[in-house]
Amino acid sequence: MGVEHDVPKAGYVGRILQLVQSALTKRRNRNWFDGKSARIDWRNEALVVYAQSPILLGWLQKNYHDLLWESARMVGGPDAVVRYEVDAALKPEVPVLAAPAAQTLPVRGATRALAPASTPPSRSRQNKPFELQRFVRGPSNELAATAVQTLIEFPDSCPNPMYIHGGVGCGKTHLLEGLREGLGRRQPGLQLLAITSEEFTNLFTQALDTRSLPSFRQKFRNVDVLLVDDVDFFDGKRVVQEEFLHTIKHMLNHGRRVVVTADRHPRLLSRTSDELLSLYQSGLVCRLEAPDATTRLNIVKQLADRMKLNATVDALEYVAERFTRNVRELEGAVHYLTTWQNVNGTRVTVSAARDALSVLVRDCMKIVRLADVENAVCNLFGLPADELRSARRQRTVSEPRMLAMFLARRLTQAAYTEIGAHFGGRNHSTVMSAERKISGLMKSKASVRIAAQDWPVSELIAQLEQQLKAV
Ligand SMILES: Nc1ncnc2c1ncn2[C@@H]1O[C@H](COP(=O)(O)OP(=O)(O)OP(=O)(O)O)[C@@H](O)[C@H]1O
Repeated sequence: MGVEHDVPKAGYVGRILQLVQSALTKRRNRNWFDGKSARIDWRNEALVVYAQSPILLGWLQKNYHDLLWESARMVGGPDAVVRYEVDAALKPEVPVLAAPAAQTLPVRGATRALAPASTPPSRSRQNKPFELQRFVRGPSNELAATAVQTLIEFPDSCPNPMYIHGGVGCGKTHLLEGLREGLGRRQPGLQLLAITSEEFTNLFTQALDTRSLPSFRQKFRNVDVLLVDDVDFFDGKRVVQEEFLHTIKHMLNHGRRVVVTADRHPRLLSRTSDELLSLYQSGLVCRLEAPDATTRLNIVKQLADRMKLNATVDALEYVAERFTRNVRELEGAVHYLTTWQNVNGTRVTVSAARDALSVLVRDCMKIVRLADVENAVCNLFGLPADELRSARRQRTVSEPRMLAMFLARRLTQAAYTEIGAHFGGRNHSTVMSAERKISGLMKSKASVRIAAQDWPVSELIAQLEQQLKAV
């Protein structure tokens, strides 16, 4: 991308917006950056992106950073950077949906009535990407989706805290943002704070640096509902964990709500304090699985409808069959086909879909290496790699080593001898015996111990596989 030398500074925002939106027209939802959910500005040689919550900002950063950065550099020159800031004023106007009857949400030790039924949903709501209406339900996400909906409608019947976990792109942020939007709509006066764990950590560090812990604590502990995305980020960060633990305890003691998301079950956060783990587990823990075949097809149909993709049913079925790991992949495929349709001006048939998507299908085949398996296992068990490769035979080392060998057989192309050599110069029969042993443990529904807790071997394998196969 070349630099545009002729744009006066005052016109930077408009030009960047044009570039971003023209790309989004083809690839993603063009309603982003429309000044309602998110907006952009140009300040001090930087493109500043604003959104209504840190979670949304994190999502924008994850999904659009490259596009924003490229556009900023093209208009503002090669040194342009992108910054992300929260602007609470961006909170969209959300009308109140019909409530069955006045419900109550515990607030500050008392209860506060929910808003009664009034106006129907307006058109302004129809393009909110994370609203719960757009969340396609199926066996893979039913429990979590129902829990979130119930928390909006019948908060008294919901366990507190709520912990939603699942792999990459399975809908955690969607549910959390949908919850925030739904609660805000039902109770406009409710103090809601939605934040990522990284943002919490940054603010905490800043507060330590500037000796302003009391105001930091007041900010978090005075809200009615705290929504925190990606709490796995706290794993291994002892000091901020301690602070978060006290934040949650304080909130629960005062009858306030806490909902968090993470990429794994609390028991797999091996470097998180027992006290915080047991707090997470004291409420409702629910898992989002990768979507099953029927849910994938329903998501593809919904996406096609929304993006005005004119495709045959078997073309849509092809997409749902080929992209199986998470919803983000499905979105990518439908965006791709929509672009193909716009370029070619014809309906997408199954053979066109097969041809057009062949590159994407290839790119989605993630290659797992022995080092990836080693990292994932060491991370989970809190072991250094040289210990895993060592001659030690204690269970705390031998079980993770066997798991690593088993996963290496399942997910990599490596032969028994290569795997044995990688994990401490062992011979091929050791790897074969590890494979047999782990299969046996899975069949007998046995558990292994991680951070003083028992974990069923088959769930552990499923979790690690999901993590290793994620792009
Ligand atoms: N069940 C679903 N129905 C419709 N859209 C979905 C569903 N699940 C996920 N999505 C969409 O898939 C995309 C990825 O979802 P999301 O960002 O919520 O994933 P995530 O679990 O938070 O991933 P990560 O761990 O990478 O942050 C989003 O655009 C979201 O709207």
